Parts: sequence; C-alpha cells; structure tokens
Amino acid sequence: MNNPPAGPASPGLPASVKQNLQEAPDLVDPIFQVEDVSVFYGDYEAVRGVDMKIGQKQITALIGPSGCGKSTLLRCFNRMNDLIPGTRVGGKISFRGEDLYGDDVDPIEVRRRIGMVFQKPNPFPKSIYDNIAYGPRVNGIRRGLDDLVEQTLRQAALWDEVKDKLKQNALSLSGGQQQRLCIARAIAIRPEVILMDEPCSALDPIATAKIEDLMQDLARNYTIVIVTHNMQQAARVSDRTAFLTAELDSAGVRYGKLIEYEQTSKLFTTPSDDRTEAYITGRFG
Ligand SMILES: Nc1ncnc2c1ncn2[C@@H]1O[C@H](COP(=O)(O)OP(=O)(O)OP(=O)(O)O)[C@@H](O)[C@H]1O
Repeated sequence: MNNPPAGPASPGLPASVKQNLQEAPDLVDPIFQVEDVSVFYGDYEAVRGVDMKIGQKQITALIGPSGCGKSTLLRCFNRMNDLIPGTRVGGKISFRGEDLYGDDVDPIEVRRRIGMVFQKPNPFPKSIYDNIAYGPRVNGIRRGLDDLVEQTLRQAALWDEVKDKLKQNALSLSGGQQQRLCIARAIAIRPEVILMDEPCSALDPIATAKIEDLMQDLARNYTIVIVTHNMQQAARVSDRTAFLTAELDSAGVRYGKLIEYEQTSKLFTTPSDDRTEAYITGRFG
C-alpha cells in the first residue's frame, strides 16, 4: 500500500455513477476487525496478510481480478471455509470484538448470525413460504410464521410479486425473484451480517437493479459485504471498497493481496495505488 499516488485519476466509470458517489460514514465501531489474515488451501496460500475493518450497517465491496481471493476472504467472515477440507485461516478475525475462530465459538451459530447469499440463486425445491419459514422453524419458531413470512418477503421487496402464490414451488420463480427469495431466506433468521458472493452475476440488468435497491434498503439494518466483478455495482452500492489482486512472491508463487481499502468515493476517483487505478480504468484484470 506504499506506492506513490497514482496521479490524476481517470477511472472508467460512467459520469452518472461518478456523480452519485457518496461519502461513507466514518468507520467507528467496526463489526469485523481483520488482522494479518492469510488463508491456505493445503499448502497453497490463496490470501496473504489482509488487514481491514468492516463498518456496521455499511456495504463493503470486495473487487479485483479473477483468482485474487475475494470469495476466499468473504468465506472467512462466517467460517464457510471451515467446510472446505484442508483449509486453514491464519491471523485473527474479530466479530463484535470476539475472536471468530476462538475455541469456544460454534461455527453453526456464526453462520446463523452471519448469513450468505451465493452467485447462483439456490432456493430449496419447496414452496416459497417454506423457503422463508425453514430457518425460523429450525430455530424453534412455531408461532407467528405467517406474519414473519410476510414481513420478510416485504423486506426483500418480493411480497407483491408472490403474495398470491406462496404455496407454489420456489423454482417456478424467475432468476431475479429466486435471488430475492434467497436474500429473504437469509434475513428470515435475522442475521447481523449478510455476505453476498456475486449475487447478481446470473441476473439481467433489471433484476440486478432490484437487488441493488434491496441491498441499500437492507443496509439500514444489516451489515453487508459483497464480492462483485462489476465495478459500477461496487461504486453504486457500497460505502467502502477493498481492491485485491494476485501478486507473485519472490519464489514466483501467486497469492492474493489487499492493495487498497478506502471509501468507495475515494477509491474510484483518486485511488492512491497505481495497481488500483490500472484496474478501475480497465488497464488490467
Ligand atoms: N477449494 C479450493 N481449493 C484449492 N484452491 C482454491 C479453492 N478455492 C479457491 N482456490 C484458489 O484460491 C485462489 C483464490 O480463489 P477465489 O475463488 O477466492 O478467488 P476470486 O477472487 O473470488 O475469484 P473469482 O473472481 O474468479 O471468483 C485461486 O487461486 C483459487 O484457485
């Protein structure tokens, strides 16, 4: 992160996106604190030495070229990497001040508090209603499910489209509706954080716009961390952006590295590292 300033920035974002870049609130009281985090798949170090803080009720975007470790880093935030055999996380991630990887921490409880939405919509092959009610039922909620389902679908901006077909199979919905249902399923158990791994990459621009609007609504109550390949999306929705890239170490081994982490408005207008500027202007990646 010590490169000289990149000079006058000429990032390749459309003027409409640049005009709307907002100053993010200050990063006080972060919900996650990441200290010197490295992730290994067996002997391979996919991500090396990441330090960052994630703001509460903010949207944080992770961007960077393919293979730089965005999804790997994202999965660290709710211990999804634990589910991949041979994966090891070094360094420390604190969640609300507690070591997320501490011996007494239950990873299932972690994933209840920190939900995840994936690239490809993956509703259960059950009714729309049961997709939403599933998590609350598993958590012992039996009463008031109808209200909870309605409230959750409203929060996910899906109620009006599905209220007359709650018993219909969720797989009959469009891709964009399925993804909003997956977001609704994630928020039905009232998590504190929602992790999103390229949630719009399988969607058309109209469905993408709906998810982006939804994210901004949800950020009033939830912390969101999103991996996206779409820089305009990062610029449109996020408060802070982290740019990662893959570098070669002295032994010629590739590893993912955090290059710059800043307010989104700053990163996309006056990046301080040449590599960030090259990426956001489309000169590499
Ligand atoms: N389960 C795994 N086992 C071994 N190596 C993996 C595994 N998952 C990812 N990797 C490797 O770790 C590195 C980072 O991968 P990751 O998927 O996190 O990158 P990414 O930036 O999210 O990429 P993309 O944008 O293409 O999705 C890559 O070299 C990848 O091959």
